[in-house]
Amino acid sequence: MIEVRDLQVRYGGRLVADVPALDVGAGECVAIVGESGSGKSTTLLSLLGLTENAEISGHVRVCGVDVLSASQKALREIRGARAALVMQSPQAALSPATRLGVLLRRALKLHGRPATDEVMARALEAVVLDREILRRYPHEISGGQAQRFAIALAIALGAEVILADEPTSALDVTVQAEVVGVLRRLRAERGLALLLVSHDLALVSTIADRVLVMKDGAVVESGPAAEVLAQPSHPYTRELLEALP
Ligand SMILES: Nc1ncnc2c1ncn2[C@@H]1O[C@H](COP(=O)(O)OP(=O)(O)OP(=O)(O)O)[C@@H](O)[C@H]1O
Repeated sequence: MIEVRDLQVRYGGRLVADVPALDVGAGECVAIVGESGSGKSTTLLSLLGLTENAEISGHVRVCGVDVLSASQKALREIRGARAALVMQSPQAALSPATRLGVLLRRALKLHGRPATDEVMARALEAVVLDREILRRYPHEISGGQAQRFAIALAIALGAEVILADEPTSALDVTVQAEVVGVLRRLRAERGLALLLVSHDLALVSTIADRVLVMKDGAVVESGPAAEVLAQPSHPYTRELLEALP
């Protein structure tokens, strides 16, 4: 679903992300961890061609599309529909004066998907949200509900890949667990590929199969999550683990 080789992203000549290899298959979850400014978000955004003003080189394939050479039209076709981005505070991206039901229907139409009650009901069911939420405005829902709604939107649009940037860091611990539970179930039941950016190693240990540790734009360590987190080989990973509460 995601295949990255020798990806380098520069802003104004400065190398901010250097990722030799990153693969996420159907039903897998890979997490990119590292402190603030290490290049995690830049890596994620570059996979959908969303890094403005950046100089990018390497090979990136997402859902079979060669992202770095694709036309804007081809990118628009995978973005949102086949590969969905879930951000830290999705409420900010939702139009404040539009009820969620209208928003969901519009998104489905925009992507040429059937905007039926059944499609919407199934997507909400998958993220354990009551249908009643469709009557609400974005400011009338909680952070956890907004996050689950963003995931429901991705599912209704038929997403095969979810790219999530700190999807639970704005949420309290119990709500975090709910959102993580939803993501885990979607992986298992629908074979969704999940690329997660997080500074939260406790979260990563509960969901990721593999981990990439980034520092100052470079991947300093990568491997199966259980191994990297149990026996980190790089001092920086050990530091991150020691910083856990
Ligand atoms: N549009 C941009 N123009 C110039 N520099 C940028 C731009 N976006 C990011 N950077 C720089 O790239 C580097 C990596 O930033 P990035 O946001 O990818 O890090 P991060 O690990 O995701 O951090 P955080 O966890 O704080 O989001 C930083 O030094 C940042 O200042």
